[in-house]
Amino acid sequence: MSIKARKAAGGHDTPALPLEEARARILAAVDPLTDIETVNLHQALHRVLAEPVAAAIDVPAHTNSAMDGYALRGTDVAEPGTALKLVGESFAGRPYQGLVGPGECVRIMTGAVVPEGSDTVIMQEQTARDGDQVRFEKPAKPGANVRPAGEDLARGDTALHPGRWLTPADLGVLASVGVPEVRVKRNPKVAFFSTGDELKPVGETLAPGQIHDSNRYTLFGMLSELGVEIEDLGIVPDQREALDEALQKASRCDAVLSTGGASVGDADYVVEALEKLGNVGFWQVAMKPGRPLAFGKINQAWFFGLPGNPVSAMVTFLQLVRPALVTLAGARPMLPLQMLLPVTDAIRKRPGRREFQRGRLVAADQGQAVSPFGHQGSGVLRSMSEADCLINLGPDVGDVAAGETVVVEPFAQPVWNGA
Ligand SMILES: Nc1nc2c(c(=O)[nH]1)N[C@H]1C(S)=C(S)[C@@H](COP(=O)(O)OP(=O)(O)OC[C@H]3O[C@@H](n4cnc5c(N)ncnc54)[C@H](O)[C@@H]3O)O[C@H]1N2
Ligand code: MOO
Repeated sequence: MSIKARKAAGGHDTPALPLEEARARILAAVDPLTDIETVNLHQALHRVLAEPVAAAIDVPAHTNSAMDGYALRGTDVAEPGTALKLVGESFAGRPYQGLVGPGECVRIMTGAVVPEGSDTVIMQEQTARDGDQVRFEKPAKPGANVRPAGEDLARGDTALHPGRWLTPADLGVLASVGVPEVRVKRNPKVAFFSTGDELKPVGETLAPGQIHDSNRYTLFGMLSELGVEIEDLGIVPDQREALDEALQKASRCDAVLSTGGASVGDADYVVEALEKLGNVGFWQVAMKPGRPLAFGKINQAWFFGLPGNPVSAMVTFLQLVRPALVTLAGARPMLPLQMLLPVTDAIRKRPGRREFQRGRLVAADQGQAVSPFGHQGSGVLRSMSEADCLINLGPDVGDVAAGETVVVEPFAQPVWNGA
């Protein structure tokens, strides 16, 4: 049945897809980009590594001290109160050049090379110094406080495997093995625009009936956090020609996101335009917020027609668009990480479809609980801004009493799955 006919039937002629099926269909359709490029470490953040990186050196490069103290032969301090002769010092970056002989010790700082002859470091707090004599309060534990060369990465180890979505720690690992540039997958280019005659850009005065376009800012933020290249195409009026033109232009990118115009209203043209210019994968998902979501392809671009309601646009992005973009970028997406927590207040819900309520993690008697935000309307963006998690209430769930356990998905969670 055509989209027009489905809309005429109220958009309820075919059942909306369960969320898991919608996600599975999207992930099965989207192929990772194949082009590879070389970038420096600053540019590599949140890009997907294309080739393995081997450690060409040991990290750390030398056996070094974990403490400020004294380096010595562990067997020399078998008894408490033993004193040794101080023969020199080893600073980080300025090693002691000589050999530590029997009965001798060297003053050493954290990170400094453990001098030849010594095998143990005793921390400063357990010593007393008198001129060139250092007395040790306790017997040494041979090998204590010494970090062996290569304990982090040994020369020849694979430091990072391909398919990683590079994190700040990964940039540090690359720097630690002395790699200034890496081969990464081409970054997906994602275009987005808002539709709606009521929308005014921020900075302009509102006439009666108008509202500011907030969706382009939430999308900008969520896309930026993902590290993809973004193209903001602004506001497109509710006219078929303007929408067709915007979609054609946007479809040069790897993915296109629109918000608004995805429902069954008389000015909702997005799904019809998708059907005309490309292919509709599916339209309508059995979730609230987010039911009107449309997915498909226009030319080379994956298209996501997100609902206009500000909360709906964000929730559909997190549940369906983000995993798709991570896949497109070449990494394995992390499916929403879930935890089970009691709710502080009762939740009203009709069984039958999945509902995402906004919540806040709070301290409770035994650990944590989740507190649902008071007003759960799809237009109440403050519910997202004040929340730090979604409460995922499955289709079988009905009313929930205070104290009962619910599934919680924190906003802060890994976007890619390294397992
Ligand atoms: N008869 C029906 N009406 C509606 C249904 C339905 O099934 N039958 N679904 C409702 C649901 S659920 C949603 S969600 C909305 C989504 O509709 P659209 O995607 O067509 O979105 P619009 O109608 O264009 O806008 C909805 C709402 O959001 C505001 N909006 C739109 N864009 C922005 C923006 N960029 N920044 C801020 N706010 C925006 C817009 O003014 C509307 O208030 O449809 C329901 N209706
Ligand atoms: O799905 Mo609408 O997104 O419930 O508000």
